[in-house]
Amino acid sequence: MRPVCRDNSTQLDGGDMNFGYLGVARSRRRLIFLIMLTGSLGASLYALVTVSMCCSLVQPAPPVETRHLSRDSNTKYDQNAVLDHRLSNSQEKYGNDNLQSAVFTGVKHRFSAQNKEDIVHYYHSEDDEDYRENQNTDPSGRTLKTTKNATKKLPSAIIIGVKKGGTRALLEFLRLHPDIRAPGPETHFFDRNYDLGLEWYRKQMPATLDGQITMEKTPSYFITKEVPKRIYQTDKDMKLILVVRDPVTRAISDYTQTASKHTVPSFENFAILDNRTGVLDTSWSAIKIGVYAKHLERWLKYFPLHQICFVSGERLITDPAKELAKVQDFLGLKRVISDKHFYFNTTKGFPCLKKPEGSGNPRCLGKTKGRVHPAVDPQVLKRLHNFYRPFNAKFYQMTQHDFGWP
Ligand SMILES: Nc1ncnc2c1ncn2[C@@H]1O[C@H](COP(=O)(O)OS(=O)(=O)O)[C@@H](OP(=O)(O)O)[C@H]1O
Repeated sequence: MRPVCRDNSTQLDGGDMNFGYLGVARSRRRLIFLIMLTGSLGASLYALVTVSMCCSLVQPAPPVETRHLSRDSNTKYDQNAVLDHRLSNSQEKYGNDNLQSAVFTGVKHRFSAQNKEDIVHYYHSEDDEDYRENQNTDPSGRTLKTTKNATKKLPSAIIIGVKKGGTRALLEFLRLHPDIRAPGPETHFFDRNYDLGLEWYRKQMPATLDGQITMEKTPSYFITKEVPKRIYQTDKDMKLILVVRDPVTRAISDYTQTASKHTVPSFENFAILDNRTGVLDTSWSAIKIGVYAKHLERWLKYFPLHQICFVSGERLITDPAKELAKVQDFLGLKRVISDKHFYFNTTKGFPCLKKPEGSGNPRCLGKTKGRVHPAVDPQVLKRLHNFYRPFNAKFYQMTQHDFGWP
């Protein structure tokens, strides 16, 4: 039986939502019903939009990034603590404009598009400290020795993105599994280092025993045009894992990272092309990366949907064990990583790894993960949400999964 990556709670009815190339048959009756439904929905929507525009009834979406956290009281992991912390954290973050001006004393002149890209592309992926601190131990505290029978192998699974989605957290959590081995650094083989050849790539991997899975993570793969074909040509059976997060929060996270290294103009300055009209600069890479449906289309030309496991970046925070169960199933592994490995660290505001029995320390990701985001003008947030909404809807259809972003 083919291993699956499935989360039934938010599964969409594929029959109604699929695109043609996903190849799901539709019955005629269903089609007629759909047309009628779409018609009446469309009419209601039109009426609503008209009324909203005339009477300014549409309120800006509250700038709280965690409105869609699930509260599943059955899990041992304390999601209420997550929710409470992140809501109060959001109030702190978004309720205090002084915080923004204190941290982001940005240059006031407009940057050209070219400069903006230079600034945002300055960094590769800056999560080095999370593996540097732990180079000689895996997350469960075991010392990493090269065993006699272990050999370096090419990966059979890759976390392909998305940048700032939670890729480091996922990899560090997966490394708890005794049957998973992964290099700490991002190899960037399929985008920047392809010319170095497969032997170079293999050498970047840790040695594994038979039956162990080699994997790596390089979040820029997801958006790099050449990568799907290159991976396909290397191994058409490669298992792909994609962590996605509300594209608006993702863009702010991306910006926050840049702003932590440089004095830059405000997020709004980058995001808005024309202050008078409020038109978004959709050519800004921080915005472009979040158009997941477009990037995914390229991958689906080479890989069937069932070969890609979609992980919710939000759920990875609110219920890490559940997302990890899904990925372990997808990789065909026994479910070893569970609730008992995590605790919610209220200071950091994120799940961290518990102290393993015997040795090791409790461990949170480093300070480059889980940064405080700047307050963003609610009008700009609203524009961004509106911009992404149709792309998100398309992404939900393509993946047959509703991620619940506003
Ligand atoms: N457990 C845990 N601890 C800390 N941070 C966590 C965790 N789970 C998910 N996240 C979110 O991961 C975001 C960083 O994403 P990535 O690791 O993909 O970033 S990178 O592209 O590799 O730089 C990071 O984004 P920011 O909050 O903007 O810093 C976090 O929101």
